Amino acid sequence: MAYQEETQLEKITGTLQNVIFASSDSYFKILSIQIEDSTLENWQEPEIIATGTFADVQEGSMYAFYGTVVRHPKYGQQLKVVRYENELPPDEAGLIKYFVSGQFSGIGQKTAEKIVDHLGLNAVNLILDDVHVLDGIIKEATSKKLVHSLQLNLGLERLFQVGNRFGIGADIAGKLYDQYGSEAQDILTQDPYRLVFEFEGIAFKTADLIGQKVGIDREDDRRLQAAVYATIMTISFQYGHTYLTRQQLLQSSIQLLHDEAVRQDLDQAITKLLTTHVLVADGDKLYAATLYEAETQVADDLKRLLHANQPFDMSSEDIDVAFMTPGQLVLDSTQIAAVKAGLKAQVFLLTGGPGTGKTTIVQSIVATWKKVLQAQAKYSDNAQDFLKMYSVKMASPTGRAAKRMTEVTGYDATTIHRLLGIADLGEPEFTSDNPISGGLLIIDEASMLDIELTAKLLAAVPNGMKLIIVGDSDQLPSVGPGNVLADLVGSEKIAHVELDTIYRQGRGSSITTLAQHIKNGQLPADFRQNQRDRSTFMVSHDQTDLAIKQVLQAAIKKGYTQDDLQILTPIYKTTAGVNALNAMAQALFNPIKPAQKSLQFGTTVFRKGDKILQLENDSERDVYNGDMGKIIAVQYKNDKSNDDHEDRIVVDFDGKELSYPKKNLNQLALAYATTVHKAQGNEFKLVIVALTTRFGLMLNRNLLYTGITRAKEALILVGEYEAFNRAAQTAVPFRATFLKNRLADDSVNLRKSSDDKKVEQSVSKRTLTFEMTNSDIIAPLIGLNGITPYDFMPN
Ligand SMILES: Nc1ncnc2c1ncn2[C@@H]1O[C@H](COP(=O)(O)OP(=O)(O)OP(=O)(O)O)[C@@H](O)[C@H]1O
Repeated sequence: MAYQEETQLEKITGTLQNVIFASSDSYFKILSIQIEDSTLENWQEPEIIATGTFADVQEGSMYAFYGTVVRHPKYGQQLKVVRYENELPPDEAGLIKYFVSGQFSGIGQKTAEKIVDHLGLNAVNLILDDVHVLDGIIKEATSKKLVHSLQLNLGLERLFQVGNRFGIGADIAGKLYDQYGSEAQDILTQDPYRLVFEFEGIAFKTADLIGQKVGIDREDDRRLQAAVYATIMTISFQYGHTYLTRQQLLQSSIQLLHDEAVRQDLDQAITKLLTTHVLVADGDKLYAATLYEAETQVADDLKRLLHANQPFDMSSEDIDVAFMTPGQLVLDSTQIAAVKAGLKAQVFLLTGGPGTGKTTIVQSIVATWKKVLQAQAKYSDNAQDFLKMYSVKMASPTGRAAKRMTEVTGYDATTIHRLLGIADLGEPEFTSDNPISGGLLIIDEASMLDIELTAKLLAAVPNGMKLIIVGDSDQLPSVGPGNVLADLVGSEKIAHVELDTIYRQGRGSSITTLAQHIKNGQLPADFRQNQRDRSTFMVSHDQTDLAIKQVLQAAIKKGYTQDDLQILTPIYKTTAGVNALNAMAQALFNPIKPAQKSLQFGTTVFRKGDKILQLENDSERDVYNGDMGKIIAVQYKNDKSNDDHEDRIVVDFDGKELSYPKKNLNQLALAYATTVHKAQGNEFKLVIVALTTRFGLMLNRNLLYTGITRAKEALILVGEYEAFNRAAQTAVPFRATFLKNRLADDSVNLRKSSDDKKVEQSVSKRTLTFEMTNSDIIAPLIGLNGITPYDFMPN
């Protein structure tokens, strides 16, 4: 299947004299070329300027450039390059010279001669096709380096050329090359639909355009299967469903192709995907295999943990004796029941709104657990080992939530990614075969758990390890597919206590009352009346940004910092969206100073002092989607202090300094304003929530509830009353998931764990004596005093 050759392109062969400009966030370059030979007719000059997308081209090397001559208004005529090739030397002497030119480290005259002797004039292509042609000719380490450099110089070049023809940008071509190496070009031109299944970054529409260009049939099975797969993945991730019915999948796939005529063929494509286990059918439910595995695995693992032998059979009496209460608090009967149930059950769910005492109960459970352990340890041969074996682990889906957990409880908490040792895109280090260790695992912010992360988490929990899942089921469900927390609660198979009495007093208490109303689907009658810790500014959509500006100006005057304050809004676009509000808040919190360094990415300009949001998980550097930091330096590539030699910014994430070269700035955004989704797991002293009816389908109860409960001390609501009211009355969209039913099904698929021996080793039950004091429990940190929204309202 050949793709169309471009016709009528000029060809210029010449030596690259000099790279005049190289973009740091793309492969765009401007080159000056000394012409050796060309198809140009009226060109008298010895040189020409060439612009386009180039890999790591070498000054002094020969290339053939194909393109069209265009007139630049300022610089005159230049070649706009469509593709280019590294012009390899035509004889052996030239080829040897090429190898020793300094582009390939470790290759001297002798090695170069050996290579050319053995492989001849076609050496470069042979090496690129199969690294092993160099086996026995040169040292393995040298050959590795050589292949790497050749691939960088030539392989990527070839892919750029091909990608160019299909509208594939250099970044995606680079990623394709990283994933498929020298095969990338063949895959792109012969089987582009394969990329829909395997490669992140090429959507079905792009693959389909390539498919059409290379002449793949409309009814081709590969095309139809890719369409079905793209449909189920897109819908699952957009709406949070874990499955679709066959009819829904078929209908949506037809819509994607805009082609009713292929209905029959699409139906067959579904059947084939089922046969090859890309899709899985469970009754009339069709799943992407990964989601099916995740959902069934979560159910199986929960049943396994529920049925596993308990290391301690703590009696009610033991618990009563050991019971620890944080500080001087008197727990209510539901709270006491929660502590007891949490200690008795193998898996326990603790839910409740803000200020109902979830953290208090976790503290009480952990302290009591530790007290029991300490007493038991005395009877063990090795008390240290014993305590370690039953240690407490705490984790949360986001870095900020983990940090807050540590601050509030005094115990070390981490992200779930870190707990499981998940490196980017990689498999977890801790799995069913290599489970995590410890006696008690507490997971906070469980509303954010999607089905895939939950599956990975539960797989790594060994039999006998106690699991406590804490969350607020009225918050937004996870970004990824699944409705885990709600399904666990709904299954009624797991011990569960819902805390419903609000204890938070003073600042933030009217916010928790408001949250309670919203949870019940109503705004309170006093919604528009300003409270000590809450105010409303009801304005039209078009006035929303100005109203927020006034609030910000007053807040800054009152001494609020950008860390204290967070603007939340549902979407990115419109004048009341994240992008516009960020630009406005940046100008207020961090106004531009004369001659200040800055780096621009897209429409965002980053400056020292800016509040920053991390948009991707980067486990290697321990920074996660949703983490917030501050830019502490903007450095240009020639700055002395910049050892990256690329323009970069340095961000401080709570004491951890990370560098971002310009090409990685897509991982960051300004964070003065964020979506409510991105703020999940975070809390701020003062939160401004903007809602207007323009946000249409985004308006729902869980979104509003999640937004306002991010506020610890004060809340300002800006926008249209109708939007707030509609949000309060609108239930969160339905998610099609089957976890609840799987849990309700009593058939058990138990996995034996090597950790069962832990149970055998557990000490026998005896009456305990305790030596821990209440000072082992760290009181929750209470927020700062002396601030109300009135303080910064315009007079
Ligand atoms: N039984 C109680 N009597 C008095 N105060 C209580 C009681 N239970 C909890 N509190 C207090 O109420 C406040 C909120 O409790 P806690 O932080 O445990 O709630 P939470 O559910 O974790 O809240 P959030 O989800 O907002 O963090 C704390 O100051 C806590 O000390």
